[in-house]
Amino acid sequence: MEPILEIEAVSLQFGGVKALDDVTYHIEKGEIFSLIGPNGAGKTSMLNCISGLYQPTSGSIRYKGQEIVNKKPYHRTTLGIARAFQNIALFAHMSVLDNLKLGRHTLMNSGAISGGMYVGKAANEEIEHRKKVEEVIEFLELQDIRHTPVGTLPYGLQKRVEVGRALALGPELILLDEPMAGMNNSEKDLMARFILDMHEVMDITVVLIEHDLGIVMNLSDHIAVLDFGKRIGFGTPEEIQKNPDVIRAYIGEETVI
Ligand SMILES: Nc1ncnc2c1ncn2[C@@H]1O[C@H](COP(=O)(O)OP(=O)(O)OP(=O)(O)O)[C@@H](O)[C@H]1O
Repeated sequence: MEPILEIEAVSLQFGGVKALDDVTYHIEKGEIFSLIGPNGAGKTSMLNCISGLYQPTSGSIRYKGQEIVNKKPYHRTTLGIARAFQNIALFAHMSVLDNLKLGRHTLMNSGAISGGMYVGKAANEEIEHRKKVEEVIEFLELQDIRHTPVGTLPYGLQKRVEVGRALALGPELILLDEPMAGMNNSEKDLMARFILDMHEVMDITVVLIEHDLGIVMNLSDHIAVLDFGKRIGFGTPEEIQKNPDVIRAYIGEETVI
C-alpha cells in the first residue's frame, strides 16, 4: 500500500501551548484511519494542519508525495482533500441542495466572464456539478429533504448534510471531525455504514476523529493516538488496544478501550 498522506515531525505551538509536538505517522491510500485521544490532545489541530486552516510551526505534510504545508486551504481542496467540520459549517437558511452546490464553488473554473465567453465550458461544468451533487444526495439518502432549509433539520441530519458538503467536493481524502457527535445509536450506525461505503464503494480514504472507541475499533484499519500533542500510539486496532501508553492515557476517562 502506498501512503496518501505523510505527516512528518509536525509541531504546532500556540504561545506556551504545544498543541502538536513532533508528530509523525502516515495514512495509506484507501484506508479508514482514526485519530483518537483525550480532550485537548490535538486531534482537531491536526485536521486543521492537514486542511490548511493552521500552519504547523515546523514539520512536513505530504499529500500523494507533494509537500502541501504552504498551500492554501482552497488549493488543498482542488488537490482532493475535503473536510467536514465538528461544528456544522452550513448555511442554515439555505436548502440541503443549495448547501451541497455551494460547497463545490471552490472547484469552479469558469468565472462570470469566462463563463460568458465559453458558454459550452461553463455549461459542462454546471452539468458536472449537478451530477456530483445528485450522487451525494442519493448516497447519503437525502432525497426527502433536498429542498428543506438546513437550519430546520434535526441535529443528526444536519451532521449528515455537513458530511455531504465535503463529499460533494469529490475528494480522494475526506477529513471527518466527530461526524457522529450528538447522534443517537441508530444514527451512529447509519453514519458508520456511510463511512464504510465511502471507503468501499467510492474508494475514498477516510480520516476520522471519533470519541466512541467501539466504533473506532470496528471501523478503522489504522489508528494514531495523541495525548498532550504527542503521538503515543500508532497501529492497527488490535495493537492500539494492547498499547500500555494508550491504556494509561485513557485511565480516568469513562471509556474502556
Ligand atoms: N486557535 C487556538 N488558539 C490557542 N490554542 C489552541 C487553538 N486551537 C487549539 N488550541 C489548543 O491546542 C490544544 C489542542 O486542542 P485541539 O482542539 O486540537 O484538541 P482535540 O484533541 O481536538 O480536543 P477535543 O477532543 O476536546 O475536540 C488545546 O490545549 C487547545 O486549547
